[in-house]
Amino acid sequence: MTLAVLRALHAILGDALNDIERVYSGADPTPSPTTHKKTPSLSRVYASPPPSPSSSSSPVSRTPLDFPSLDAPYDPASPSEQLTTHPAVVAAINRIVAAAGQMAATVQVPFLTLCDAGMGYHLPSCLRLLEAAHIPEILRDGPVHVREIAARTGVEQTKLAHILRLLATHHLVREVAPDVFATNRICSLIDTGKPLHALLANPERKYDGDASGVAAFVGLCCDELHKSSAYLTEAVFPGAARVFPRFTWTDSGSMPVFDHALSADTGAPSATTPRLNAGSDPTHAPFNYAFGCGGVGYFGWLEGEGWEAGESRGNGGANGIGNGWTGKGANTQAHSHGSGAAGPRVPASQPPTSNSTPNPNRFRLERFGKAMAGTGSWEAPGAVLHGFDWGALPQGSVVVDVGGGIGSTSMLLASAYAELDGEDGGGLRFVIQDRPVVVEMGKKAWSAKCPELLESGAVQFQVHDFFRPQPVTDAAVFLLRVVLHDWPDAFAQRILLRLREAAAPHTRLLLADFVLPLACVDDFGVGVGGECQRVLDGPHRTSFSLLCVYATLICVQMQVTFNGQERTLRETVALALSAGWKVVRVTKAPGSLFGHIVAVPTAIPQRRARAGSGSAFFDASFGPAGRSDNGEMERASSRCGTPTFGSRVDLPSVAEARARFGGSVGVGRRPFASGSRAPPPPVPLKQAAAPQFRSQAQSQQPLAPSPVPRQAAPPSPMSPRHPLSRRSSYVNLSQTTAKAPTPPPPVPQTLRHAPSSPVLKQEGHQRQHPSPPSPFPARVPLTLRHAPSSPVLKQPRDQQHRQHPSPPSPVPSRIPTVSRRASHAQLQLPQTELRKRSGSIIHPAMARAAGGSGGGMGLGSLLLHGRASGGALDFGAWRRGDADGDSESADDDVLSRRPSPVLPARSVLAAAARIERGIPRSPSLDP
Ligand SMILES: C[S@@+](CC[C@H](N)C(=O)[O-])C[C@H]1O[C@@H](n2cnc3c(N)ncnc32)[C@H](O)[C@@H]1O
Repeated sequence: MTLAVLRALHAILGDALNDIERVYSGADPTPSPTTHKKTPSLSRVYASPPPSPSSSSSPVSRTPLDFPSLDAPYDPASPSEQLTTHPAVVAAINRIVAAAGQMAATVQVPFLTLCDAGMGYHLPSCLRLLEAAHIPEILRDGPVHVREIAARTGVEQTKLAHILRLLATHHLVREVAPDVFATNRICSLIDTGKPLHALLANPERKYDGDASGVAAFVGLCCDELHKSSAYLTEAVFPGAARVFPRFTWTDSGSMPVFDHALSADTGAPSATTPRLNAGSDPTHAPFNYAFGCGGVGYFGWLEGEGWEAGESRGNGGANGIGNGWTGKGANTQAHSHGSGAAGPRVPASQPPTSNSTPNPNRFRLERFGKAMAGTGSWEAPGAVLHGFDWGALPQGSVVVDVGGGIGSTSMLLASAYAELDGEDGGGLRFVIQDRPVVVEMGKKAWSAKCPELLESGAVQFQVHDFFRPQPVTDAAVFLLRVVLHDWPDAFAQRILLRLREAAAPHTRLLLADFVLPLACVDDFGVGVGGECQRVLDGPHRTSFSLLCVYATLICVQMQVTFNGQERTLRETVALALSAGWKVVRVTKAPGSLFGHIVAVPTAIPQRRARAGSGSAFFDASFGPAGRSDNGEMERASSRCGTPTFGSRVDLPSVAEARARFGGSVGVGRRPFASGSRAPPPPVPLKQAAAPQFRSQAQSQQPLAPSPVPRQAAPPSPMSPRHPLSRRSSYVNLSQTTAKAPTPPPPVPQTLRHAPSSPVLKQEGHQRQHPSPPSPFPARVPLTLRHAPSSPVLKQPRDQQHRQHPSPPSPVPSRIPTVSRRASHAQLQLPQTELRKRSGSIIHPAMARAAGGSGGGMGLGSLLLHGRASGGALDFGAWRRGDADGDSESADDDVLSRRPSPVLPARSVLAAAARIERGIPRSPSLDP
């Protein structure tokens, strides 16, 4: 059996290589039998086909290209490198890495696999040195003896040779002769392209410029993120306290203190345990253990919070490089050395006291922003356009980009839908909300790139803390892009509650985030197979595609950095429901785990209503006594304008935004002053100081004409002027129910005040304006839809959509390889494939265990019936299986934070699973 599996894996490798060779030879890239069901057609998934030999009119005459060499530097412009993004090649690479990984794990001596995993920490350590010492730049022009590398870097020669050798054994550099090292395809990706002398003269400016994103990303991952990860167990496993000296926290909540007595005895929490449950507090994450800075969020820390002015002791504790951490170096060092000495208890950390105090973490701060620059590629180009039926929104509808950063996503949307010409007149309007620093940055960026959108009032920025009552009360859409993953459930729920409180009946919530797959196939048939390529199915294992591995890495990264997390769809469904939102639709681009999740208002769970506060659940999660502390909350929620994971840090120009949508959107936008239609009414913003949408009357001067030609291209399918634009670009798997939106149950008035909430106390939330009648059309699509090329959706029905050309691909990311790393491939043959490949007969019992008849399950099958779920919904305690988890009938315990051994209501899981699998939702999911 195992040998049969190995043979099958071997065959997969061969098939995948054949696929790659076909593409590179210029032959028609007909997918192999093992992939043809999983490889979406080129025209549907490939935004901008690379210069494929097969696109030639005479493919046979073309000289075959070779696959990029591991030994040569990375050249993004070479046709050979560009062809690696060909969908057939991507699919083949996925299969090769997954199959090779499982093969290695199968045959390798288990202890050695454990050595690989358990000592793998040396890899980021050595990689960090490589990057920090500018060795990719030193190796740029050819092989260099370690003696010379040592001379240029100051690292002791023998040590350096051994470090580089370790990297060479992992193909990250090459040792081409004894002690002579050279760059390669992987190492060269880290090269910033800057002259070495410039880096040596100004190392703090290393990440300036466009070509340094990968270097910044590597530096970030191998430095503070790597160190934080090492403290995962201390942070999440209470049992660790029984055997290891443990941290506890001072009353001030500012720092961990080594608490020896606790560890030897019961490990029970002492009076000094934090008021927030550690797992729910973004400022008591593994990162805080690693750097000895409890009570300071990662981003606050990056911005210098907690450093004592003028202090520069260079002791840094666990981080080993920090300098001047207020009183914490000793503590952290004590901890990291395991000495058992309790450190001094110091007051809560504060931001740097004066402007003259330089931020000791400034380099890291800037590095973080640069490293995030490439994360826009998490999303397929134009994905947000497909994530919601924007074209169905009436003119003048308001889209609120909550925690919108500098408004990059809004820019994409506004380029398509703001101020559109045509008989409808008017377009969508956008309010981009964020923290003050970010809003300032955003305004500057928009003023430089598209001032007319700001001046016309089509787009406005607003300072708003999303933990406070939402001022826009008639939004058509609340958009949250990569915001919730920054936060533990209690915080995320609070954000959603604020939006729910402000929601009108027609308001829709759009969450743009990773949809984390399970690592198994559960009894609802949902698992990695939903989105990840499963090479082989089996009773116990499924393959993890590289995307899955990447998503799980990011998820744990969110945990270790600030107790955040990515969420499975079911977790998101439950989280949303607990805040009065019901998920009705999910779309994902092919090959992507990044999803757009649409939810509609529903009743807020009763327990919260009885508590009279939108934050009852939130309050309850603050420690055993249910205490909440405003200052603590404030500290925890600090983001200070730092780009956080997944945020876009650059603003595309209108032209770029249009290009991302295939150059077919944004036509016809015109300034109000030049039009005859009525100005848009002001948005009912509660915040008095917030700028209102400008009306024509308010405009003192005619606005500059839009740089976008009014009579540009003919209406495209993407354009709202196009006849098809008002229909969804998604395939509707269910029968579209043309029904008027049912007004959700009203939010109890008590919810708009929060007597028990420290934050709400300061700002009672009452609607200043009655909600206008819902402008939302009766045909609001509330049905489950999937992008036509979604792998979940094998047979799209919307033929019209497929006729339109795909948008061009975005500028290639410099961080493409991140998503390609996978070391945990898990493959198992399906019974049919096993038979085919080995000729063996599978015992019927085994076939039953696989959940099928033993003969009917083909490769790529998404369903494995009858298996126990390994994916319990870990959100509160859904103890009663009401219709679909509807909050009205949900048990009171729904809001409990107690871990529950009871499985969540199957119907809730089933509903989420249905959505995930692209099966029409049940009527019970209707709002
Ligand atoms: C991961 S970024 C996402 C930004 C943007 N949505 C995007 O997709 O690029 C998270 C954003 O949340 C903002 N943020 C953090 N805390 C906030 C708060 N309490 N209120 C409003 N915005 C906040 C940050 O400033 C940051 O811009």
